Amino acid sequence: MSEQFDVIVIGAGPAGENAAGRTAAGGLRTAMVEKQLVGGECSYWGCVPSKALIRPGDVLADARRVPGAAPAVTGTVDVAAALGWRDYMVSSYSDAGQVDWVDSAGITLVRGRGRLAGPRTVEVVADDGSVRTLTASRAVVLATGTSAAVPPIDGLRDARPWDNRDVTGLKEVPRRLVVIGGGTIGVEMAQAVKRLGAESVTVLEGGPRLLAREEPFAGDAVQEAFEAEGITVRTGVKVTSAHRADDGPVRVGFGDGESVVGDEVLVAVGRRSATSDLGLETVGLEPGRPVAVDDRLLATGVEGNDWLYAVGDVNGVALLTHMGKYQARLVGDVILGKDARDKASRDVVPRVTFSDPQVAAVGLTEEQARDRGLDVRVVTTPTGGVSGTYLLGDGLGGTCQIVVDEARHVIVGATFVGAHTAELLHSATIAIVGEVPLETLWHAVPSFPTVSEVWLRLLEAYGL
Ligand SMILES: Cc1cc2nc3c(=O)[nH]c(=O)nc-3n(C[C@H](O)[C@H](O)[C@H](O)COP(=O)(O)OP(=O)(O)OC[C@H]3O[C@@H](n4cnc5c(N)ncnc54)[C@H](O)[C@@H]3O)c2cc1C
Ligand SMILES: NC(=O)c1ccc[n+]([C@@H]2O[C@H](COP(=O)([O-])OP(=O)(O)OC[C@H]3O[C@@H](n4cnc5c(N)ncnc54)[C@H](O)[C@@H]3O)[C@@H](O)[C@H]2O)c1
Repeated sequence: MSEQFDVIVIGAGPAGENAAGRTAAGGLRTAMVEKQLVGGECSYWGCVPSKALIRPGDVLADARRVPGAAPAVTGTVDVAAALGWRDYMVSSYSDAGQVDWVDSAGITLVRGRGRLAGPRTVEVVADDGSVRTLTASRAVVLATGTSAAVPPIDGLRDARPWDNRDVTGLKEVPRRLVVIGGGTIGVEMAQAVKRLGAESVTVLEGGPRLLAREEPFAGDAVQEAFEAEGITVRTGVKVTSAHRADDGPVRVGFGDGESVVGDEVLVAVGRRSATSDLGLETVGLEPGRPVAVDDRLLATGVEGNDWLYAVGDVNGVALLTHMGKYQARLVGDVILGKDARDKASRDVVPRVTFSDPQVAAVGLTEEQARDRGLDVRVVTTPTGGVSGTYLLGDGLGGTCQIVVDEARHVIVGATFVGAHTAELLHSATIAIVGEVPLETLWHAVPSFPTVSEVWLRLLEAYGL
């Protein structure tokens, strides 16, 4: 016997929860299938615990920059308390609170591993092996997210590497940590672990710089800050081997015969879509790959498709919680019959790396804009050049930049590197989405003394 719903969502991470919430609020009978914890990677092994672990070290670094406050910082992070706070922030890895919300939203939660079994049909295998078959009259939404990719490095799997779950869930700070990959996870967690008290942290990045997807000055600024606080950064290196002798440390080989020893090795080289066991082949899609979507989040490549959607990390478009939630709200609207289109996930993605200095960026980098054939002009200003920044403490650096489309006189990309720049980002996102002409932006007056005065400097540098 199959159970009938209007909408079935597979995966209850931030994307799945928001899709299900939207369709249920619109009056559709909605089922949400989850094999592990309602809340997904973000709540328990991603955004939330990583930011909780970053915060104590950040606060101390902030205080050390302020004359008068600095002498009060006489100790180090209390690791046990920091980990306790992390545990609190992840609700001790219990999803009871989120399940209360699911119930209150009128969503039917189906526990187990979901799999497509042909068009509009989902089979769910529970932990006890029992199987339920669900059918959807309107839509199936895939929201199964990703897991950490492990590169084919000789000996790495046998060396028991850490992934994002291990590092965000750490119970003890490793004395020496080696990080493979200098992207967002590698950068954030390298600094967090160092500031929690690790003696040595080494980041091995294959590309030419840290945070390769951002403006070059962003990765360079982070590398400079890392080296100043004793984090070793090696860029442009090929990691060739990893070897752990029994329960001892791991030796990671790289480059031309060099190696570094760590008590743990964190692998942070990107993500793999969770589609290898999702029954994609039953609807003509290839398993193990991201589910490609159009601007209505409909899966492409399925014949006559008007029922299968994919939102969040699983579609590989913009691997960020807020973008998954945005796509989820859109998909809810599309399923409810509205003419909703995704206008942001490819060109106007806001992103923050919560390192110190922070790297906050939205839209296109200069290189991306030029690759698209846009006639752009780029202006920069030092983040430390405004009163709002230098009142935050001594020696704060960083660079802010806007990329201006000269044909339309609007901003298509912005990057803010420095202390506390994350909260500046939404102003740039609004300017880009709203296509606000620079001459109009000139009348958006930033308060004194705030870091937002970098806007004034940027527009002055442009010539206004
Ligand atoms: C360390 C780390 C830090 C991060 N920090 C940030 C940050 O600060 N800001 C930010 O925006 N993003 C951050 N991210 C990215 C963010 O976590 C993801 O973009 C987000 O979790 C994606 O949401 P999702 O719902 O698409 O997938 P997920 O959160 O991965 O959820 C997918 C859910 O589907 C379930 N599932 C999978 N397969 C099945 C199946 N077959 N049947 C049933 N259930 C299934 C999983 O158990 C999971 O609960 C971070 C990621 C990591 C790893
Ligand atoms: N603050 C945030 O919003 C936040 C924080 C963490 C993660 N995330 C999301 O999670 C995603 C995954 O993060 P990630 O750091 O795993 O991936 P990433 O794509 O950000 O970075 C991976 C890095 O690993 C490097 N790399 C790849 N193979 C390598 C190898 N064999 N040896 C050495 N370096 C190698 C790449 O050049 C790249 O710089 C991010 O893309 C981001 O969307 C977001």
